[in-house]
Amino acid sequence: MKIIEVKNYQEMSLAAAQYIINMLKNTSKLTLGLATGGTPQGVYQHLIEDYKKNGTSYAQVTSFNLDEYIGLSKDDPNSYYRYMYENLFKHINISLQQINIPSGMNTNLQSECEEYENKIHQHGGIDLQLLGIGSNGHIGFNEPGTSFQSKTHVVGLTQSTREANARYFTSIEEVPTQAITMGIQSIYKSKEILLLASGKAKQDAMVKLLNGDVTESFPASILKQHPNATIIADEEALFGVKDVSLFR
Ligand SMILES: N[C@@H]1[C@@H](O)[C@H](O)[C@@H](COP(=O)(O)O)O[C@@H]1O
Repeated sequence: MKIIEVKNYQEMSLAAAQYIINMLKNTSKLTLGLATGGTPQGVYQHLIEDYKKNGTSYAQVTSFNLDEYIGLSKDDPNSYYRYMYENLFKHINISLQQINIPSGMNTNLQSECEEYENKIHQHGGIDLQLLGIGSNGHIGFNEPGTSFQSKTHVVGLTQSTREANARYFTSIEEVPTQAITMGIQSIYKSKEILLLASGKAKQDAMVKLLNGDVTESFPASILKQHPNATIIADEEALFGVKDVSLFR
C-alpha cells in the first residue's frame, strides 16, 4: 500500500481526479468503481471541469457504485443514485446504460445482490475502485466484523454510521437502517484501489489502518495486502500516523 501525502482536501481531490483522468486517457475501456459521501465530491467536481475544458470522454466507461440505501428510490434526494446523478453523471458523457448502482428498492434483495456481483464479474471486474473510509474503518458499507470473504450483500448500519450520515437527512430517524453494499472481497478483487482520506475526522481511522493489524474488526485493513492500493490523504488525516515514510 502506497501513500501520497497532500496538503489538504483540494489537493487530494485534484490528485485523485488526475489519477482517474490519466487512466481514462490511457485505456480504451475502463470499469470504474465509484464511491459516495463527502470525500469524493471534490474529485467529481474536477472530473466535470476537466470534461468541460478538455472533453475527456467517458464513452468507454462502465461504472459500478459501492453501495445504496435500502428503501430509498432512485430519485430520493438522499439515495446514492441521485447523489451520483447530481454530482457527476448528469455533467459528463455517460449514459444511464453505462452505470450500475445496486437497487435498494428491489423486493428480492438477495437476487439483487447476486445479480450485482455477477454483473461486475461479467464486465471483467473493476479496474479502479475509488474508496472513502468510515471513522470505524468501514469501506462501502462493510461495517466492522464483516467477513473479508463477503460479496455484495445486505447490511444493517451501525449507529455511528447512521449518525455520521445523518447530516444529509432532516433527522437521524430518517437515515435508513439497512443498505446493499459490495462486499470486502468484491472490493478487494479490483485491479487497483484508490482510497481517499481528508481531515481530522479521519485521523483515528488512518492510525488504525496504517499502524494497526489486518483484522476483520477494521474492514479497510485488508487493503494493506492488496497488490495495487494507493491512499491519497492530507496532512490532517495522517496526523498521528507513525512511519508514514514506510508507505511512500
Ligand atoms: N457508504 C459511505 C462510504 O462509501 C463512505 O466512504 C464513508 C465515508 O463518508 P465521507 O466521505 O462522507 O466521510 O461513509 C459512507 O457511509
